[in-house]
Amino acid sequence: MGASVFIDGAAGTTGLEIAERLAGRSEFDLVILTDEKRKDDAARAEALNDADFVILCLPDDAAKAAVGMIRNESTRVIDASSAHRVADGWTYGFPEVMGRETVAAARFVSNPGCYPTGFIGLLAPLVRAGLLPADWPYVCHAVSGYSGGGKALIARYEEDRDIAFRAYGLSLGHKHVPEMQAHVGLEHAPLFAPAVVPAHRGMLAEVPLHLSAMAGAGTPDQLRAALADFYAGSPIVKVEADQPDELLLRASMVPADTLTLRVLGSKDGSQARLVAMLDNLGKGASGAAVQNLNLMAGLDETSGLRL
Ligand SMILES: NC(=O)C1=CN([C@@H]2O[C@H](COP(=O)(O)OP(=O)(O)OC[C@H]3O[C@@H](n4cnc5c(N)ncnc54)[C@H](OP(=O)(O)O)[C@@H]3O)[C@@H](O)[C@H]2O)C=CC1
Ligand SMILES: CC(=O)N[C@@H](CCC(=O)OP(=O)(O)O)C(=O)O
Repeated sequence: MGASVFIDGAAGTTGLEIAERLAGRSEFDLVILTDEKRKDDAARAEALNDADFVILCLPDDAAKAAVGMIRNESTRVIDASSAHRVADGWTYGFPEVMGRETVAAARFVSNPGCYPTGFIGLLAPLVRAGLLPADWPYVCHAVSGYSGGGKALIARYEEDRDIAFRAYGLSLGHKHVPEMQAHVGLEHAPLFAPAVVPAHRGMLAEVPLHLSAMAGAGTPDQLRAALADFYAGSPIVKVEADQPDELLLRASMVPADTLTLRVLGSKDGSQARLVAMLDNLGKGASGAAVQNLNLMAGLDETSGLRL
């Protein structure tokens, strides 16, 4: 018998994709409540306390309540919501950046947000290496497929096919900003400008840089080499050396659990655009949850992933 894994919120967008990735795997016994029981707190509390692993795919408030229902010292938790990403006692579930051993040993793991996966994946190694300053006021532009907003945004986009581009987060208080700042170790909160395009899945997050105005910053080639070195050997995070003049998100994108990073530099090296591409439901959510589960269960981190 494998370790039991209860997905709380298995009928939602992230939960469904996690269940797909775990289906047929003999290392785990998947526990999913029926439609009648999935919001029944007594049934949920029993499942939460019986499981070896729980994956929370719920809105923030429900995720916090679910953690409060765990009355034992043994159930290990992966929370896909943004409720615990900068909370004490929680490990940030970005194994490549926080350390695979750290995630593997943790009891409470908070999955990164989809946009922060791109932003932190690009910036954390470079700030740590001293090639980018921690005290710079960084900006991040990003676009996401509409599945990033869960069932409600999917329904909105499927009903209104006329939305060509949706800029949002315009009041500058997006919930991802605290984790972006904390896990890169930045002095200032980054200015985050997200948008949604009419594609089901896919994400591009970009950090434009005036390198020549940043004291001590590396050249584009140094930044790219440092990222390639940091992620060398990762089966999930790829650093590309090409310099394309355009990058496309395809509406027909198939699910993928990879994260692809690029440093695109101007000819004179004075400017760069750091660009991350991923599947918001892959390395941005469900793929990351399964990667973390694999590590916590002592398995190969890529088992069941779409690479
Ligand atoms: N979509 C994405 O790309 C990403 C999502 N996340 C995070 O993952 C979490 C889930 O998001 P997502 O799957 O997109 O959202 P969805 O809205 O698609 O799914 C959420 C699910 O939780 C269920 N639910 C809500 N409240 C309760 C409750 N009290 N008890 C039991 N079930 C409940 C909902 O039920 P019902 O079906 O009845 O509405 C729904 O099935 C969120 O915190 C989100 O922020 C993180 C990274 C990326
Ligand atoms: C397109 C869209 O709406 N995206 C979501 C973020 C998706 C994600 O990363 O989920 P968390 O809620 O777990 O952080 C948003 O901007 O709120």
